[in-house]
Amino acid sequence: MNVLDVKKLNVTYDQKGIHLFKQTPVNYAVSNVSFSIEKGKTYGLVGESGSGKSTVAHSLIGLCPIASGEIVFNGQKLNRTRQDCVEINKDIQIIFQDAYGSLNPKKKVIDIISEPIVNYETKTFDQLVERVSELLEKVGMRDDVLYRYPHEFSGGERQRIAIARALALNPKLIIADEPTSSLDTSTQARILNYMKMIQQEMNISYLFISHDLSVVSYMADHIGVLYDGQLIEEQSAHQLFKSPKHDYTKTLIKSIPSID
Ligand SMILES: Nc1ncnc2c1ncn2[C@@H]1O[C@H](COP(=O)(O)OP(=O)(O)OP(=O)(O)O)[C@@H](O)[C@H]1O
Repeated sequence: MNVLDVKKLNVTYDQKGIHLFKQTPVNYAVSNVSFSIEKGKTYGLVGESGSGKSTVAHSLIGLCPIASGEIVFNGQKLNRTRQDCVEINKDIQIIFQDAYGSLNPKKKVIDIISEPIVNYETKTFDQLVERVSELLEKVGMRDDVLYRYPHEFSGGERQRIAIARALALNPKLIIADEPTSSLDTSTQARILNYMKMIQQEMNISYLFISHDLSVVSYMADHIGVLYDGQLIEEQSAHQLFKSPKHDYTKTLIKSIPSID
């Protein structure tokens, strides 16, 4: 069963950077992109800077309008109405590269992580503390950080807080847009391992986006290669390395030091 089906997605911008709705496209940021993500699996989207990765991510959560195409979430076509957005905001969460930018610097960890819970559920303060502590535990953090502010943490710890917040509403799909790109290698590995453990425990699906094929291949069951707004190749992670079809994919594979 697929948690997400993206069908012939087109996103365009005009010369001023305004999204176009069903008008003559001036500039395709994403062109005819189709892919699916199975429940509990990871789909990796890899591509160089400007290939359209973030545009795909943003269009899925309603941050950027689509010119044409279909997004089907859990078997239901998203019509992108206000009601749709309320529903998908609960089930689809996003983690950005810049955790510092996505965490409110004026709020304590407990308020940051409990914010989505408070928006959807009625809980006492004690219940919130318990829930937030549980979420922190999933990313290897203790409840002694509850009353600290984002600037008091390292980049890796901030990203773990962002992941804990993304998990708060038991989402079905997490979009991770370059989640470890600004972190050093060992911190990156730690975060990726937490994400894998969380996936096993909660049966969450991931759309894992990165310019780095080695990171994507570590995480993903299936990989799509995005080039100049088009999905030029898509295969299981194993098969992609065994028999890449496109020259660009071959170049990406060759650029990974340990493989070749
Ligand atoms: N607001 C905008 N206005 C105009 N063009 C845009 C806008 N946002 C993105 N684009 C263009 O759309 C294309 C895809 O950009 P996008 O940010 O999705 O790529 P990306 O693969 O995520 O790149 P990066 O890894 O550098 O973030 C690029 O050509 C970019 O210049």
